[in-house]
Amino acid sequence: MTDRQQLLQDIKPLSFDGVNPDKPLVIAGPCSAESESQVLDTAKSLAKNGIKIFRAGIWKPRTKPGGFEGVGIKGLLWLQEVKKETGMLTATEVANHEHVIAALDSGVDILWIGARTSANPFAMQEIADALKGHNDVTVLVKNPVNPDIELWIGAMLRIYNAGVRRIGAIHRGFSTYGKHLFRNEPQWHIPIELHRRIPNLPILCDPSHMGGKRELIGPISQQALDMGFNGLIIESHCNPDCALSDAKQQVTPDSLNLIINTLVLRQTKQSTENLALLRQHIDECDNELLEVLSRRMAIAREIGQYKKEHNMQVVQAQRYSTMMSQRHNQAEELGMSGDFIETVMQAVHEESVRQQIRVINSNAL
Ligand SMILES: O=C(O)C(=O)C[C@]1(C(=O)O)C=C[C@@H](O)C=C1
Repeated sequence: MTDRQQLLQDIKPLSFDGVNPDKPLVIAGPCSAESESQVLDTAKSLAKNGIKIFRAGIWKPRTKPGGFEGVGIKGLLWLQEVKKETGMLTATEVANHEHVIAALDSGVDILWIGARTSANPFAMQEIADALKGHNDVTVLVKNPVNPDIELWIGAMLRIYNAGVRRIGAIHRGFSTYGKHLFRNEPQWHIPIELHRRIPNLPILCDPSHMGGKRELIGPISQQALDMGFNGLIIESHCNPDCALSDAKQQVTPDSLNLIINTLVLRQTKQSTENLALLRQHIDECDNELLEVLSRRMAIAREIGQYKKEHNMQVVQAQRYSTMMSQRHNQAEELGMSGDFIETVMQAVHEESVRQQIRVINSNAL
């Protein structure tokens, strides 16, 4: 039997007592548990707005040392308090054997595994071994930082092989080098492929980490729902601007409520859904276009610097004219109008010249 078939067989849906199975699952709470009052204030406001599952990071894997690395084990007592006072289910991130045991011992309902951990088969196996005999726990596995679907499936398979059947995937996007619109590139084709291979695997989207900024939470969540994701895990903090981690991507419980209430839930899986998928592909193409353009402008600025140092003119008529006729012909070969591409390239050239002039007029060497 292949790995895929095994995973296909008997993964259970993410159903929880008191949580409406007909609506997308929403898990919300702060990036990090910071203090008992921050945890409880946030949880109570979320519960008041109808959120049933509370998340909070206790152990925080940070990119560099020196950042806030979580409150550790004492945060688990605060999660117990959340359960007692609000009746919410609780979820936290685990990254090793010790975390799993401590979280399970203190009654955490859902464990999630972060992107850096799911990229590491040794860590995944350690977690899977710690989960043996705890078949009723729910485990959500974020995609690995790198866009490798086999690694993602492999991580879930280790959990499955430990006997856990309540497994879900979380799509949080993929790390990239440089500055981009998204903190983590969505690369939606990867969760789409995951769904194609394992149709009964619940997949949630994490718009907070994908977007990296509050404004993107709503649009990304809507896209995810339009694409048939089963739920969302969203960071919410009672005082986001003062958050000790990921402040820019957290929203207050009331803002979250507003976002959730404006999300449109699709009723049918018919032709409009197909359109949503195609629009998604258009969005992906546009994102790529923007990134390519931004790279082109960075090269133009380097040329600008060279021209400054060698006292050259910015506009090079000969090069411009050759480039335009080349692009015209290339466009025709690719089935587009040459005139259309000339219009586009005129605008691109204009911006390139503008950026070079800015470099030339700047005081930096
Ligand atoms: O090739 C150069 O010299 C550039 O500065 C690049 C570039 C371009 O954007 O393509 C910009 C200005 C010139 O008029 C010609 C071309």
